[in-house]
Amino acid sequence: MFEALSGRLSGVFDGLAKRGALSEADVMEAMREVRLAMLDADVALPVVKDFVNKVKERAVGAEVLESISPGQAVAKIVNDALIDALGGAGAVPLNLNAVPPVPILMVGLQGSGKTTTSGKIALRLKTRERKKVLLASLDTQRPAAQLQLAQLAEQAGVPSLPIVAGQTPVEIAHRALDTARREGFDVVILDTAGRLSIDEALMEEVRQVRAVTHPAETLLVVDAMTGQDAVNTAKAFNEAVGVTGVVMTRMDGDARGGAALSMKAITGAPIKLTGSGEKLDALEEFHPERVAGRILGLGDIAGLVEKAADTLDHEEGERLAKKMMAGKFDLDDYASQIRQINKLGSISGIVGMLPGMGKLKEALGDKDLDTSVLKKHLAIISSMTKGERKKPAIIKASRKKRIAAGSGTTVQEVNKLLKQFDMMSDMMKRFNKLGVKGLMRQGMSALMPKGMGGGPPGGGRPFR
Ligand SMILES: Nc1nc2c(ncn2[C@@H]2O[C@H](COP(=O)(O)OP(=O)(O)OP(=O)(O)O)[C@@H](O)[C@H]2O)c(=O)[nH]1
Repeated sequence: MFEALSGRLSGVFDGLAKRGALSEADVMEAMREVRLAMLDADVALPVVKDFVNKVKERAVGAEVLESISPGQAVAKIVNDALIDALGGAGAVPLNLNAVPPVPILMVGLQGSGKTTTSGKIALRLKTRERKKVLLASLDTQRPAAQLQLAQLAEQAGVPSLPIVAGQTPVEIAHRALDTARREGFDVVILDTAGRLSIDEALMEEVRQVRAVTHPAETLLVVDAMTGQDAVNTAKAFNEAVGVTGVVMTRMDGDARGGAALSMKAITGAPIKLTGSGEKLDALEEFHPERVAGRILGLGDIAGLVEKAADTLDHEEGERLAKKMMAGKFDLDDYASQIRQINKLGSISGIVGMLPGMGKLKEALGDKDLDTSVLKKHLAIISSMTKGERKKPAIIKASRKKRIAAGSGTTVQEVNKLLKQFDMMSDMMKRFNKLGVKGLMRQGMSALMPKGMGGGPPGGGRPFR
């Protein structure tokens, strides 16, 4: 999701970061591009207008334009505005604050994923919150829907209300609550009937069920792939019956993301959960700040820092950082760094969390930098002599063959490692010359040898 928007916004901020100084006209031009990118991503026009105006207002002041790295400062303003548009910082949890059994009413159009989502929520509450959940289908329009929910309940390992033919939705709702009270359930999920489009009969049915069940949550399920239709549906539902939260399904199939970005502003209802697949565990909490980070190619720095704090050896990290700063980093240090990285788990996972890391990988000519490559690097380094590890330049062709044989790799792989290490050393030398301030001004691209392309958006530094 958001791939296209993310690609275009990263491009805009790359451009800003490379400039160093920024004028008001530069910001205006960038905002024109942001506006087009958002419209192409199918974000509702009033939302785009409001978004761009807010960013412009905050970004053209002297405080931003004359700051040490205006590109980053503007990117931060955009990041904050994206978080706002997506609903504000932090996930909005399901409200289960009521006397049990707590009713959750599921509403939405036919085929939006309502029944599947009911099963997903039941499984989540059961496994994560140890709640005793009862699933009940109120869909009397389509008898097969009641069977479908019963099957999903079985998959989730959660009981479902026995099907009794001929009852109205209100009667089923009463029976569900009575059963839940009698049998000590914590939560009852009531899955209502869908319709092909919004009609008064559907809304009336939902109102009646609501009146007799007083749900703690009325969750509207919408299909992200329907774009602005999902937003219009949500607006209509909210006005007619009142919605406490939105579950957006099929996020896995929607590359544009316009519905998610328009939902809060247009309907006032927060997105609480998202579905990203047909399986019952494909349900996630919606964290606006994480989604904004992904849209801007900033990765999930907060998540990475949390993980690193738990796993890394800080003294070793500091020792390596000092050697790097002093330009004395050698292959032994590189090996130690690989061991630290390995502790963090999968490399692709880490790379996904790092801002602009994709570009650095490209610049290093290693698109498939992964754990197996790093393991090979470790094997190659340990086949070298101490002298070679301190000063790789002394390694001759005949030694490369022996090192390759000793590490079970090829001469090409040894050469590639040496070339990458050279490049890293070169980047460190540039960094030492530039200093932190210089780097902030010029961005990551200043570290790369000529012709190696630009750095990540916002100069590659997390700005939160
Ligand atoms: N890819 C993907 N498919 C989903 C997701 N959520 C639901 N589906 C699929 O969408 C189809 C329709 O889902 P249902 O749960 O039956 O939809 P519904 O809203 O209950 O439909 P009615 O009962 O007819 O009102 C099913 O094939 C689901 O497996 C999702 O997040 N991603």
